[in-house]
Amino acid sequence: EVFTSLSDLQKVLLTEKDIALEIKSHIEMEEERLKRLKKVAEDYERHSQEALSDIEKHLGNPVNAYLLVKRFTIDWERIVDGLVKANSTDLIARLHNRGSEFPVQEDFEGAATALLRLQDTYNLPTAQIAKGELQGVKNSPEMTAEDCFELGRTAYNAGDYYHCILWMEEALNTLDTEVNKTADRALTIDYLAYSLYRQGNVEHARKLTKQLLELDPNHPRAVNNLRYYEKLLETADQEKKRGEEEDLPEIQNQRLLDDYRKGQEFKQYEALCRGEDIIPDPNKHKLKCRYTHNNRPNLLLRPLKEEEAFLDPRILFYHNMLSDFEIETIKRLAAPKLKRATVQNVYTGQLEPAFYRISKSAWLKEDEDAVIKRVNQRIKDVTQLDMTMAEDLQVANYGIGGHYEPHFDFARKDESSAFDTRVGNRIATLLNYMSDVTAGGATVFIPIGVKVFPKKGSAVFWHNLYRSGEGDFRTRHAACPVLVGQKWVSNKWIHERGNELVRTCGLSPYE
Ligand SMILES: O=C(O)CCC(=O)C(=O)O
Ligand SMILES: [Fe+2]
Repeated sequence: EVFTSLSDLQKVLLTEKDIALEIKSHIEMEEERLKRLKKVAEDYERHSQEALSDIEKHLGNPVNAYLLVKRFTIDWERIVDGLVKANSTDLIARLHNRGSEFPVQEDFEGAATALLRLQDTYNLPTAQIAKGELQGVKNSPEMTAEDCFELGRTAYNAGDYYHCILWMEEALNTLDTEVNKTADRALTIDYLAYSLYRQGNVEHARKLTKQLLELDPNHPRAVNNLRYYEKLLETADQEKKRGEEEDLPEIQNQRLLDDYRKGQEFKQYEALCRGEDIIPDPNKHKLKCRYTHNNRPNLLLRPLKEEEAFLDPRILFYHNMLSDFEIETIKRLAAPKLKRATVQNVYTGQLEPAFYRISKSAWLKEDEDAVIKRVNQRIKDVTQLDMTMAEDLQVANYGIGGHYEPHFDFARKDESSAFDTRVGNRIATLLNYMSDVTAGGATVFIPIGVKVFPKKGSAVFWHNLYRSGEGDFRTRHAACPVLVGQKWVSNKWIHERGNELVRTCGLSPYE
């Protein structure tokens, strides 16, 4: 699939350009053909006019008779085969050959779901998205009624009547303004009416179904549905009293959420992504910035700009971690290897793709390029941890609405995916931001209400475990959906083994 990373979607843009060229060259050929066909028609016309002006004289000439017959036999085949039949088989074949580069239905659904996710996370009004305005900036063309309709239909097919209502209403509004209508009003109303019913708005469903029957009196489903809605309304006593002409109650339309998403953590996650302050930091005034070289030779001439983002647990932000050249090299090495990111199933230990983690990632080994070696060394100097058991550098590129919902980087003890004792658990994480993100895409730590906004070349660092090796649940974090722009990160997961003497135990398990 391509929708999970913008890096792969970029290739689709190149395909699009090639296809435009193919189609244009085809049109040129076709125009040439039509020109010749027009000549044939004119020729026939001129000939018949001449002949009809004096039929007998004309046909009395055997050459004319011969030519007339030829026109309908030998010439005819040439005309029909060569000129009348549009020759699109070539084009069709060529376009089919490129089919492997095309996004597929799954990509469309992924992109549609991502757009709906962005709408929810960032509280975006439907009309604003349809106008191509995300966060007050107009960055895409306006959506047509059909674009809205297809988005609504994707939601409908997923049983998501909440978004279906929003987008079918938008499709109808847009249809009103369109000179060349791009969607079918009756079909749009059909979807909207049913979704309204599913969300508990029977009266609205009835009203719309009546409108649908006006447009299409023989609509089979509408006839049955209307009967069904009327019956429902008849049995509900209070509804009976309400005249149909009266104002209808306000439309009820609640987002359909599973139990986790109904809960507090998910609400806090979304609020943090929007940049809201959910928990005031009592130590904010104590946070410091400093230059540091950790007594490492490599850092002496290039001290780090270290900024405290949170004190306990300690979260550090480094302003100058990677150079543009290092970032470009890492991206170039990773691009051909990007694969849909997987997560470990806690029950089976299997790696599998998951809707709550949408990005593509790749692993880069140290010996692949001098830059990787250099970056790994810098991470070692910055974190002052032993890297013998650290994982390879992981590079991730987030696609449309790409995100990673709240999770821990460390393994819980009861997980079958827990790390081998030879490497130990993930003691710390260093996350490099390798692009600026125009809007969205923050890294947020939910229990402590910390939000870190990506800045190209910067990095964030934290310990996932207490000194005792116990998991620090306050480090639960997430990557917010990317609203506008690209998000590239690379991260290093550092493990316990080798760090026993570097980060020694404290007196209590929770320090
Ligand atoms: O991309 C981010 O901001 C965070 C990524 C992350 O948490 C992870 O990959 O484990
Ligand atoms: Fe993480």
